[in-house]
Amino acid sequence: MKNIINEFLNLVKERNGDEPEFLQAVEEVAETVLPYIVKHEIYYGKNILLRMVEPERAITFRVCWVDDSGVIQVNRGYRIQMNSAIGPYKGGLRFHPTVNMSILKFLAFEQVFKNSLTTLPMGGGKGGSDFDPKGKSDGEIMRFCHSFMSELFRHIGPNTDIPAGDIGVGAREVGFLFGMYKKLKNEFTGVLTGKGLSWGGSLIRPEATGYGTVYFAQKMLETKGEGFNGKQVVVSGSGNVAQYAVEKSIQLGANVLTMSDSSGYIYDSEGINTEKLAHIMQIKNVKRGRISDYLETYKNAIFVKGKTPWEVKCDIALPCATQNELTEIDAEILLKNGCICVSEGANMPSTIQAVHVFQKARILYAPGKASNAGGVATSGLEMTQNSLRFNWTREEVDLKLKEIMSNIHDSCIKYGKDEDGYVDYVRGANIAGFVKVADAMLAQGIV
Ligand SMILES: NC(=O)C1=CN([C@@H]2O[C@H](COP(=O)(O)OP(=O)(O)OC[C@H]3O[C@@H](n4cnc5c(N)ncnc54)[C@H](O)[C@@H]3O)[C@@H](O)[C@H]2O)C=CC1
Ligand SMILES: O=C(O)CCC(=O)C(=O)O
Repeated sequence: MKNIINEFLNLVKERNGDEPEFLQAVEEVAETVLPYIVKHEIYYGKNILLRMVEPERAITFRVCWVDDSGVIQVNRGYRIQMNSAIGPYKGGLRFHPTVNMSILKFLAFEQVFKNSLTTLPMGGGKGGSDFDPKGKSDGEIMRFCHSFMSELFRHIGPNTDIPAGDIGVGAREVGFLFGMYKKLKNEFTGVLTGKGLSWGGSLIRPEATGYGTVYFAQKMLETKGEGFNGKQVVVSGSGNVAQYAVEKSIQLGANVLTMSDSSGYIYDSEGINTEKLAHIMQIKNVKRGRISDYLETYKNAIFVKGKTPWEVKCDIALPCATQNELTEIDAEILLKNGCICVSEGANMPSTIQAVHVFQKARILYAPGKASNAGGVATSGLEMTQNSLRFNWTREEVDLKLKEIMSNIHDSCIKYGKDEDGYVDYVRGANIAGFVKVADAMLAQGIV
């Protein structure tokens, strides 16, 4: 089996050698899906995974805009339309200076499996730009978003490709993008998700990724007769996903000790409560400041510069910032400190070596494509509401989100349970996600 996996990975490396994040995402899937393909005749010998690692379409384009001092800036825009076997391309847009083909292809590839797991009819895509929103005025953000959409609009549509937010793209950016799309197409459609409530957005979409990550962790903990109440929780990030993962953890009675950004982490030994979280939301969403600003108000807390929070003793870890933020050494420290559950809010936050450490120790570990799927699932619910020209209540959407997370958990168990009862959520998520897409691809022929 090792030979088959290596042969496949070498082939993918030959074609995508300078794309480390993409190769990492493919390796993690190949390790679990290829053994399944080999055992199932309907998939074997059809190069099905090789077809899935090749984007159906990858678009790059120039984005020119004028900054506040009148200087013309040039950025690069992307949209990777990875797989449309089970529905139109769906996935977020990332605005961050590190954005490149490798990062967007890894995200688009993960998105294919994740969207399949939600059980909703959505293919996978991802896009973005190397534009850095940090320190930009609202006017600059608007001009950039308008310029970005002035090209992207011809490649997307409510039945073709439906972008949404990701790092650096929240409600403000989705608003500017939607405004330009509507002007160019003269159509009011659900072409983007994460929209504002008064113009087609869904209740609970802002909360959905963070809440879903916690709902998934709850399902995992239940299998051991455990829950969030009274547990020590360590969270990384302080953006959209982190904020609502913290909110839900607090609601369930946990004690949240940390949050972070790219400059370091804050540790509040007394716990981040609802009032403190509201303050962090103000710092991050309104003032667009640094996480260390927390210490100006909460002087008991400490700020650890340039480090990630995995050294803090906890029961549950929720990585909610970015890819590869949790290394093999971090994983070992978490285990040594007694951590029993890791539920990923971010996409691929654990290195492949860290994942192997968690699997070897047989703790409850959920890969992002399963545990953070609540965000895109609720985007799917937003699309449904747009099509119905109807809005569900907060309670209705939250209930559907919970059901979807529970179904994803069931799918992971179906395909990931070992004979001794241990659930390998990586194997479960990869195979469950693969089967639905592969079946659709086989039914549609070689296209
Ligand atoms: N927004 C969504 O609905 C979904 C987001 N995700 C993933 O969740 C993660 C966070 O995304 P959002 O919260 O939406 O973005 P955001 O832009 O709201 O927040 C990003 C967070 O990551 C931190 N961050 C960025 N680069 C970092 C670095 N190098 N080191 C440490 N922290 C860093 C930022 O300080 C911030 O706290 C990403 O991996 C994203 O792909 C996954 C599923 C859905
Ligand atoms: O809601 C969406 O379509 C995008 C969510 C996303 O980008 C993700 O799941 O990583």
